[in-house]
Parts: sequence; structure tokens; C-alpha cells
Amino acid sequence: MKTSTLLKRFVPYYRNYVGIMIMDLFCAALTTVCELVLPLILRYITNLGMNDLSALTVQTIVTIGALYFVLRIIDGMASFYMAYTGHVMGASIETDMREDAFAHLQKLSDNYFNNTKVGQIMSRITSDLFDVTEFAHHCPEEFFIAFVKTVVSFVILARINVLLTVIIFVLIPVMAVSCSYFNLQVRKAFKRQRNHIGELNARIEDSLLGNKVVRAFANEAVEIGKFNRDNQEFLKIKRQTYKYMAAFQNTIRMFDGLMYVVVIVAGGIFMIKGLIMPADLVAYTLYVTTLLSTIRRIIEFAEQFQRGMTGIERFTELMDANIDIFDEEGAVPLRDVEGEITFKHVSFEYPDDHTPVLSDINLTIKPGEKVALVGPSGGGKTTLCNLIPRFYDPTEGEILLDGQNIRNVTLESLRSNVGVVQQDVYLFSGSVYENIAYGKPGATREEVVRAAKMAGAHEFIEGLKDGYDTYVGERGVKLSGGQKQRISIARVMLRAPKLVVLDEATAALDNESEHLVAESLDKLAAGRTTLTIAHRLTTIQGADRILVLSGSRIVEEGNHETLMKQRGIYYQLYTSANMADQEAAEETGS
Ligand SMILES: Nc1ncnc2c1ncn2[C@@H]1O[C@H](COP(=O)(O)OP(=O)(O)OP(=O)(O)O)[C@@H](O)[C@H]1O
Repeated sequence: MKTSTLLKRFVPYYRNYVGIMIMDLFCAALTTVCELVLPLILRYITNLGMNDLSALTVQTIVTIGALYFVLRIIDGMASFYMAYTGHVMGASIETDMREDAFAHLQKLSDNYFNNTKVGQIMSRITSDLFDVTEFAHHCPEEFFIAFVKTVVSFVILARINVLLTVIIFVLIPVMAVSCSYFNLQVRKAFKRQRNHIGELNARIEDSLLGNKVVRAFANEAVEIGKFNRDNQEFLKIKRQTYKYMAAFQNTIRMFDGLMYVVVIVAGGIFMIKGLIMPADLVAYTLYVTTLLSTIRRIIEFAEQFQRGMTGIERFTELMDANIDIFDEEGAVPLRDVEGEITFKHVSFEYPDDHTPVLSDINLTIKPGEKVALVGPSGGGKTTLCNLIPRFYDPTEGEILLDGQNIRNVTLESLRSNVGVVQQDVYLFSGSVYENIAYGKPGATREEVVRAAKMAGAHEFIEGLKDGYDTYVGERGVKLSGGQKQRISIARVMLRAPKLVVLDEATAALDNESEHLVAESLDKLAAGRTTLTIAHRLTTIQGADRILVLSGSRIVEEGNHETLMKQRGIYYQLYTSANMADQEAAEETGS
């Protein structure tokens, strides 16, 4: 991305800090003045000392010293403001950007998360923004100081000797052009570095989350090998970065030296020819030193600048990630939901894979009806259910809730009315209580306990070490599958949605847990429109209606008895599942 584009996106973040910024620049101007005054004082004293020593009294020297001391106090106060308030402003901007990035992440859909590594996202909103503090604070300040010092130095130097000054200043644009190439390379190298840190984070995250699988396969050495390869690659990228940084700094140093050579040679010749006085040449050299120190500071800052720009670039890329599921204009909140859901000619294909997953689905589920979805693996059952809370939007057709297109209602109200219980339960790191209360922020303790009782979770929760305050571990690792599932049911129960989607909610459980969870699910489903995906067909025999989804279409529909009589796909799935169960029972029996 172009620097100008990135700056355009970044500058609005100063809007809350205009006062601090102005004060910061004012302090920068003060410190610059204090620095520039010193050569003038020395020039004045040297001139008097060489030409009119009698005019130089102790009182004059002390007065000059006292004035300079006052200047240094002002300089100290200004520097403190810049170092403290300036940095706090930078950190505040970093914080604002991080909040925006996190809020933007909340609006992104499954499509983004399915295609982006969590490690990369983590880097973008944490470490990538670290350098923004320095950038936000120093960027305007450093450029302002450099500008003021260069202009003032030019004016003062030109007043001492125009020709010498022109010779020196001609070198500056030549130097700028030579350096810009390396500067660009440094920026690209920083971007590669950041990307690779993201990859490294993703690798660590993957390995840590899958640590059980790693240990079960005794693949620790494989993991170490993969990690070390990535880590070495990171070193290679860093080496490249340092090469360009060294080249950049050296080019500037070369010009830096060249300027001194010009001052010594040209200045010496001018002095011999009487074109410049010795005291002026001393002051001149001091100003050139000030100018060069400014240039040196810019070199140092160039690295910080590029780091900051890389962070801003990666932040901007995140902020540009498309929000593809959003409230349509004029979307209204759902009220008095009955729970009738209608699919009208709905077709769907995943954005990055244009194979039809659902084709021309037409379906109406009445309020309170219990519908089960079955069919071969990969037939599109989960996809169909994901369209109801708008995790994805249909490619064609529309879905209506109580006759209202779900695209015309607010996402928040839609999702509040659709409860989803999945096979993979995600519990947040925190207490049992917090995890249930997540279903309804602000819920009272009574409501949480009532939901847990209805979900059949109250007894086992009371039996835990700290009852409702028991820490569940990361992703609920300290609980059994059945316990986690009942907590997740209580969480949905608390929300009291009108429509419930049960996506293989009992598939991963053993018989005993399955039985307990099934009871909880029955309570959850009571009085609600329910769409159940099940692999174990015995669990859905009592459904009002069973839909068989195969080859992207609903190919059979009816209750258990009707479908068994049809002797179609459902009959085959049911009989083969029964045979498998019998074989398993015989094996266990023998
Ligand atoms: N995020 C995705 N991106 C691309 N294709 C996907 C995605 N998720 C699922 N699919 C594909 O869509 C098809 C339907 O998947 P879906 O999970 O809806 O099937 P399912 O009937 O629920 O399967 P199962 O019974 O095995 O859970 C499959 O071919 C799958 O590979």
C-alpha cells in the first residue's frame, strides 16, 4: 500500500488529541530553539574574544550563562512534556486502533475466519500495533523538528556564507534520492518480517491447541522440526532486513562525511581568501554539526517510521477485510417471534469454492414443529442450518422468519431468537456461572440457576469443587463432554430463543452422557421450533418430520414410518446404522 494511502487512514486517529499534538509541536519548537541558540552564543563570544576582548566582561559572560541556563530549564520542561504526554498520546492512539480492530473483527463472518489464521489476526491486533505508539508520537514531532532545524540552519548558514551553504544544501536532495531506494527495501523487509511473525504465531497456536494429538502420536520431534524451520526462515528474513538497514545508514553516513569534507576544504579555502572569518567558520562548523545531527536523527527515525508504517499497513489490511454479513439498510428488530421458518428457492455455494452445496431448497417449518435433517456426510445439513442465523447468506433465494426476510431484520435480534447447540462446545475460560450467563448478559443468579436446572446441569454443577464458581479451564478442558454440552444447553436456555438448531449435539458423547444430554435437549426443544441434525437416526425417530438432504437437494421428506416404507436413502441409512450398532453390540458382548 502507498505511504500516502496509509497516512490518510492513520491521520484521523489524531482527532481526539489535537490539543496535545499542538502543544507537543510547540515544545518541539522550543527545544529546537534552545539547541540552535548555542552556536550563536559561541560565535558571539569567539567574535568578541578575537576582535574586541575588552568588551568581554565577566558580567557579560555570567549574564549569557544565566540566560542559557533559563533556556535549558525551558528545554527540560518541554522535553518532559514531549517524552511523557507525547508518548501517552501515542499509546492512546495505539489503544484506539486496537479497539477499532477488535470491533471490526466482531463484524467479520465465518468466511473471513475460515480463511485467516488466528496467529496472523493476533499479531495484527497486538504486536503489529506496538510500534504505532512511537510512530504516532515521534512522526509529526521529528519531521517538524527536522524541518525547523533545516530551515533555521539554512538561514543562519546562508547569513554567514551563501556560497558555502548552497554547496552543502545541494548535497541534501542527492542524499535523499539515494536513500529512498534502501528505505523502501527496509519497509518491504519489515512487512515480510511481520507476516512471518504472524505465521510463527499461527504455528505455535496450532501446535499448542493440538498438543494432545502431538503427544498421542509422539510427534514432538516433528513439531520441533517444523517450528525450527520456520524460526530459521525468520532469521533469514531478519538478516535481509539488517542488510538493507545497514546499506541505508551507510549511505547517509557517507553523505554526512562528505558534508564535513566540503566544510573543511571549501571553508578553509574561503578563509584563506578572506571570504569567511575564523569565528564564523567555527560557528559554521557547529551549525553543520547541528544539521548533521538532525539528519542522523532522521536516519534513526526512518527505522521507527518504517516499523510504524508496517504496523499501520497490517492494521489497514485487517480493517479492509470485507464485512459480508451486515444489517441491511432499514433493517428492523424482530418482535413477537412465533418461530415459523421458510426457505424459498434457496441455493448456496461457498465463496471460495463454487460447487453448489444447496440447490433450490423449498421448505416451511411451522412454529413449534420438530424437524430432523439427515443424509450422507457432506450433504449440506450444517450449511443449511448455518443460513438461518445468517452465518452465511444464500447465494440465491430467501429465508423468511414469520414471513419476514431475515435479511430485513437486525442481525442482533435474529441471532437472539435462534439458539444453536453444536457438537463442538466452546466454553470460555472462566467459571461455570460466567459461561451460562454468557447467554444473556446481565442475567441474575436466579435466572442462571433456573436455566441450569432446566438443562439438567444444576446437580452436577453443585457437585463441582466450587459449584457455579468452578473454573472450567481453557475451552472447558476441566469438564467432561456431557457436562460441557449441558452447560452449553443452559446457556441457550437462558437466552430463550424461539428457534433451536441442534447440530449433532450428542454425536460425540457416550451412551450415558448422550441420554442425559438428550433429556436436556428435549426440555430445550419444548415449545420451540427445532431443527435437529443427527447421525444416530434412532435419536430422531420421534421428529414431526424428517428431511433427507443429499446431492444438495431435499430428496425425501416425511415421518419415520413413511420414510421407512419408501425404502429410499433414509431406509438405507437407518438399516445400515442398525446393522453397525448390532455388530458393535455383538463385539462388546463377546
Ligand atoms: N467453509 C467451507 N468452505 C468451503 N466448503 C465448505 C465449507 N464448509 C463446508 N464445505 C463443504 O460443503 C459441503 C457440505 O458441508 P456440510 O458441513 O454442510 O455437510 P454436512 O451434511 O453437515 O456433513 P456432515 O454430516 O459430515 O457433518 C461439503 O462438501 C463441505 O466440504
